Amino acid sequence: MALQCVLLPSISSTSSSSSSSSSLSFNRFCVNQAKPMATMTTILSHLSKTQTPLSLLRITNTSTRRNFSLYSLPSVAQKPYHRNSTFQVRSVAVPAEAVAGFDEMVAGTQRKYYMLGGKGGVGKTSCAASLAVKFANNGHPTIVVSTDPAHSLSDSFAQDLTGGMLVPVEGPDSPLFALEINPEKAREEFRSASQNNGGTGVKDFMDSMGLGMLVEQLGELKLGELLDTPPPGLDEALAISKVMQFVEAEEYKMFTRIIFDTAPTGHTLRLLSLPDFLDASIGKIMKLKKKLSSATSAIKSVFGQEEKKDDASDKLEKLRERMAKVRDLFRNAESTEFVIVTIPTVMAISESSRLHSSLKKENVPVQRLIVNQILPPSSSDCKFCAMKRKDQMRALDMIQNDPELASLKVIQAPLVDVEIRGVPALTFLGNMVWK
Ligand SMILES: Nc1ncnc2c1ncn2[C@@H]1O[C@H](COP(=O)(O)OP(=O)(O)OP(=O)(O)O)[C@@H](O)[C@H]1O
Repeated sequence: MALQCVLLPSISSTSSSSSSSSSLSFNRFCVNQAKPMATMTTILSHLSKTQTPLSLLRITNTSTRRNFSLYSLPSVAQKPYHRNSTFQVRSVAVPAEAVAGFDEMVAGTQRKYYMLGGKGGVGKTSCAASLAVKFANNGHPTIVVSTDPAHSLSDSFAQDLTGGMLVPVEGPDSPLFALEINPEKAREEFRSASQNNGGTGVKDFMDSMGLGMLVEQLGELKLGELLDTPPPGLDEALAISKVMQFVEAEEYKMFTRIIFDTAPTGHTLRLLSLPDFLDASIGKIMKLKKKLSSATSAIKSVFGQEEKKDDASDKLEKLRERMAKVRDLFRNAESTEFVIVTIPTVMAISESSRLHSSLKKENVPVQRLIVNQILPPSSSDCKFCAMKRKDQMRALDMIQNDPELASLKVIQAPLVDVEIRGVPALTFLGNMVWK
């Protein structure tokens, strides 16, 4: 009978009222290769007795070679392994070095904003919602907002969040509120208010004075047009600025973590270039309007007409200010971080690389890259999964060699075998991802 012996770690903890310490020792284990299942059971029972986290081990089992090997040296600060916890068993999928630096994210009571973004469908919402739950479970009153027009935050929390109001989420230790904001509705509200005030008021007036030609010649008074066909990115920027407005109000001061589940990559990039676009176009319009209104007020005073307040201009000016605020928020490294979410495929990683390059150009602070839906090593039992995992590992290697991504903290998030829906599932995911 073939026997192969390995050393397995065990952690023993001692604690007193003032301190606690853990020590690491190794036990010699002989594996009966003819009875791998019995051996696994023995090892599991050893680990549960010695409180050693399963994530310390990679246990591979291929048809040609059965091999139980040490995965990495443990961190002695790990929490004890609980025998009946299925979460612990699944955490085998997460390599021990996949550390997000959550300690740093959770530290401090000053308000921080996290924006999670990436390609459609990679798991932005699940990661954003799990981060929100984790912050709330670690003492931060938290708000999580989706500005993605294709919302899935309601599905993620298994709660209706579509009412345009903050909804309390049941379960976490500290207050957690969630909201899906409808970007198109935000634009509609803005547009109808502007239209009621006559986006082309100056032109109408000039027409009535027989001076419409002048306006047409100037040809750049595209105020109404700007509101009718908004530039790409405006919807989401309006939604974010709306959220900013209310979270800055006194009654929301208590919330120390604000998380945005943003729209897919393209929208985010357009949103970032929007404030400059608006600065340029609104700036031009405002200049023209000023010139025109001084000309028209002279005419008005001659004809004794009362001057109408041009609310459309005010609206545009306010819009410009709000967009500048969103731009500043995105660029403030003290308070904000953009977390890129991706999956281990060549296409998604290439897109993440481009996204990071664009974010860098816009001076948006990025430190972390989540690679979501990584197949666990145990999936090598199935041929299809083994091929898929190999592919995923190749894609992960790409990150190390990508000039845009190599500098980021890479967080590996496993593909889990349950649907991530509701607070318990999000807590489970959050405990694996945000470490
Ligand atoms: N690590 C994971 N393991 C298993 N399922 C996952 C994981 N991450 C996400 N999912 C599932 O994948 C689906 C898409 O996830 P999610 O809605 O979070 O993605 P998204 O990037 O926000 O999508 P969209 O761009 O459409 O808003 C959901 O059904 C979610 O439960």
